[in-house]
Amino acid sequence: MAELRRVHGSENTFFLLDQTTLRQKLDQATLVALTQKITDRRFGLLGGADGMLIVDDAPQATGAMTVINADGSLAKMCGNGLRTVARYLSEKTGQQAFAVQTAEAKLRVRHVADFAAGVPGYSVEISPVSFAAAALPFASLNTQRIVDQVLPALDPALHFTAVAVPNPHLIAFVGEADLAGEKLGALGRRLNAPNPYFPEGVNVTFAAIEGPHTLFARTFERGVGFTNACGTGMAATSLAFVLTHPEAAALDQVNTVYNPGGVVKTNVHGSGDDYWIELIGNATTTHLIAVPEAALRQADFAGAEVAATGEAVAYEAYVATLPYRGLVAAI
Ligand SMILES: N[C@H](CCC[C@H](N)C(=O)O)C(=O)O
Repeated sequence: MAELRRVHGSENTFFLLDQTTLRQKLDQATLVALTQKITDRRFGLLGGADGMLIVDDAPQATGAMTVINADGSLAKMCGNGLRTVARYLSEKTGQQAFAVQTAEAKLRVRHVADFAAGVPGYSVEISPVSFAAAALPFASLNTQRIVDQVLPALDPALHFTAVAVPNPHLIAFVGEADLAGEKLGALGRRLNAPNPYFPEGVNVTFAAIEGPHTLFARTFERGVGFTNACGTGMAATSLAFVLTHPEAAALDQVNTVYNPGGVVKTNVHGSGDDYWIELIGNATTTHLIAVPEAALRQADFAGAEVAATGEAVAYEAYVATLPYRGLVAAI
């Protein structure tokens, strides 16, 4: 039998599959087809998910993580997902602090204090960071770097920041009307369809500044659409916050970032364009799933054995205590 987990970070949900537990590993084409089917919000397993996290061996790290979005596109990084992979590998190996190999970097992860009873906490490194147009990529915007800049081709008034961490993010600080309104979805759909500005798509985050070191972030994700939270998006937004709002945020200070699915802490480190961000948040396992390996290969879950862990109840009890709940409805 093959075993999968349904996991989440701030209710950004994924199915996690450890290739090293299979008799025969799945090739990328099979993994992409499996992702598109298992995550489908109508016909997928357990109401679907935002993507898949594929764990495998790594020559110079405790493990490797590959990220596949719900639409089957590969992603360079996933901050919420990396926390759940860090927990999986920590429980598998007994290590509390180690490295995980991702598409472009070996990233440090560590087990930290629980956020609440039954809500495990993990901290992950978000890097490398680049503002270069070629890193996202973006084009046709008459600039090679976008920091706190109006882009009339995209919107007449918003000030945008674009940064790769290393997946691509476009960020704007907005009022609560735009945070919950239609503008984010319209811009997200436009920049993730064929367009001259972000040819490979981009994760778009609108954030409201709720106070010193405090944000509420909402993201339309490349390859997914709206999610309850985007870990790399909240990390990138925290960097933009420090760079563009020095009256409210600073390097090496803890930020609190609320989102429709819960909350994370971030801390921006570095200087002179050599930055990295700590992303600290929950790593929740909601279900354990067992399925014959042949059925897994066919993305056939009719005979799957599914067991709830009970952690969803603990998580919901925790987030019910948070401020800003309902500011933007969870998906
Ligand atoms: N949709 C993203 C990948 C998932 C990122 C997000 N779920 C996170 O937690 O960072 C992309 O294609 O770049």
